[in-house]
Amino acid sequence: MIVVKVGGGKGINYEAVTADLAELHAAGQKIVLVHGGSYETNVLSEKLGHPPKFVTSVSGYESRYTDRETLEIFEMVYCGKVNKRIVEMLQAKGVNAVGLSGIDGRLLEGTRKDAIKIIDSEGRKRILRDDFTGKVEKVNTGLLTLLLDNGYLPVVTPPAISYAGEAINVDGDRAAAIIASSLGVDQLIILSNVPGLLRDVKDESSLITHIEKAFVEESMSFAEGRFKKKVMGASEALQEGVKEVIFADARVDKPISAAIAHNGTVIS
Ligand SMILES: Nc1ncnc2c1ncn2[C@@H]1O[C@H](COP(=O)(O)OP(=O)(O)OP(=O)(O)O)[C@@H](O)[C@H]1O
Repeated sequence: MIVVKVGGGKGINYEAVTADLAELHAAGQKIVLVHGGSYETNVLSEKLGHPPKFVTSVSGYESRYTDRETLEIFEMVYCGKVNKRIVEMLQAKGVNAVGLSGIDGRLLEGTRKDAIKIIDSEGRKRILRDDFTGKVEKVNTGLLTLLLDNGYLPVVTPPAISYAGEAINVDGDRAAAIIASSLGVDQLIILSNVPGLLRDVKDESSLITHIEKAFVEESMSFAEGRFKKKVMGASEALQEGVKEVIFADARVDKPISAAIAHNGTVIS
């Protein structure tokens, strides 16, 4: 069994991702797909007159500021447009895919942060209280195995659900990490619109091909912006027993098979 996260950045080749998934599924591989939708959410937010805002926490992590209106736009894109497009593409290739958000069946459960401390554009510390964000702490693995054991391919997307029953925006990479460790899989594959972790984000030939598990935290220094969450997710997955995390390119042909064959950044 493998867990694959496909990003929602610009340039992702969903046709190639779903074709590869269909082949692996037909060969008997059990797969959980987790996806993002950040780029399309930015586009729709602009169209609806509620432009996206990103905040940087005091510890240096960037995230989408998610007030109630943003959460609704986020759901339109993640649970609507992107999730259904992926499910449709898989169905067209003969895979019985089931789209689920973290709210459905309390698939991804966690705590909503009651306040987040951010640094504003003038460098001042501020506290945000109307943010619907949090972190996944529990996975309903029973629901996933029910589907997997019956031949379905779960296509999972944020938001998650808080213990109080509110939808919360959570990071997709870290959600994929906890899904992978909760299911006890050996490999977590994180695909995005870059070949893997780059030494220099502007130079695609500066790919780091292997990182020792013990040095994953150090490799954080190369990651900028939201890629930091991928490294954090990788670190969490490895700590919780996943043997290998691979950051790889979702713009190429057979992106998952290429990642399984170690094209990308392998952390082990
Ligand atoms: N050192 C780095 N190596 C590679 N990419 C990096 C690095 N630092 C920052 N990035 C950026 O991270 C981006 C990928 O992360 P991003 O969160 O946008 O993708 P995603 O996972 O596809 O999105 P989503 O949140 O929708 O799942 C790349 O497009 C790149 O610009």
